[in-house]
Amino acid sequence: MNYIELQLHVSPDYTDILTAELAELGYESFVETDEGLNAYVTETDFNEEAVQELLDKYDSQTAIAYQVSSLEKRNWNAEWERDYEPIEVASQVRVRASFHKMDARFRYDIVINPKMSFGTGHHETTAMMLEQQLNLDFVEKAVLDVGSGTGILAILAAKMGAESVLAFDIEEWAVENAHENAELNDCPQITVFQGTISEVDPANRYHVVLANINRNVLLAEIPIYTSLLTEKGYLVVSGFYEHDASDIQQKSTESGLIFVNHMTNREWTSLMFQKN
Ligand SMILES: C[S@@+](CC[C@H](N)C(=O)[O-])C[C@H]1O[C@@H](n2cnc3c(N)ncnc32)[C@H](O)[C@@H]1O
Repeated sequence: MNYIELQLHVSPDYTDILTAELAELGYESFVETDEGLNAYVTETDFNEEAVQELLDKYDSQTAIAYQVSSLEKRNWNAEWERDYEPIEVASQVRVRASFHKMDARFRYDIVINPKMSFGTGHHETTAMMLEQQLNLDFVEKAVLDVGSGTGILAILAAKMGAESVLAFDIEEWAVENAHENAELNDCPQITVFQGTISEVDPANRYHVVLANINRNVLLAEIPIYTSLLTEKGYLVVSGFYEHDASDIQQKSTESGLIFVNHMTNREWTSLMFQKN
């Protein structure tokens, strides 16, 4: 499948908000550049009018110029090798690519070759999810990873002792990448499929559900995640802004969950709940 590269020339103050807005329009990966932001979307999901509308929204606040180019299939590994630095979470987790050397000071070494999937730990939401996971007990637990991207959250759960992790994503390339990453990290307990929550057997029960997606999907699906949790099971969510946290919290409480923890990083938020 061919991709479109959208190059935005914009102040660094606006790259986060534009990343979130473009993710809502189906853009799959983002690279911050000296000029601003490059965003990538499949040709089928590209809609120049939607881009124009989005940029018009910010026009009165900042100057934004853009350029669109069509990319033939390219070597995403080479792209990432140029841009990808390892990241560290709470002095316990280090996420690196296979071309970085391992650092034995970290308890959990995660190797992610991201290609086109979201989830290298570089995004605040992923880093917060990983940090929330460090506060949970995964030993012999069953885990569900909704919107698994690279599979990074599933991999940490597996490395922390989970017995089984079911991960899924709507995007084929994400599923392929999560498969590869699960193998690369020697995590045979991870199963990945392409699809949505509706394909998860409602009779299944999970001790932990991880969902780093977005506000709208979470609001629609939190009742389903809750029904899939074991008694005292945990739901950890992210992918939304601080100003949406109250809506997410209200939906979770209505579904029978108890609030446990709140984390914020820049304007992004992650919440943890426990089933009653
Ligand atoms: C913000 S990324 C998170 C990826 C990874 N879990 C992480 O924490 O870095 C959200 C992922 O959810 C997927 N996604 C979006 N809507 C979805 C849905 N309704 N069901 C399953 N996956 C979805 C996207 O394709 C994307 O890979």
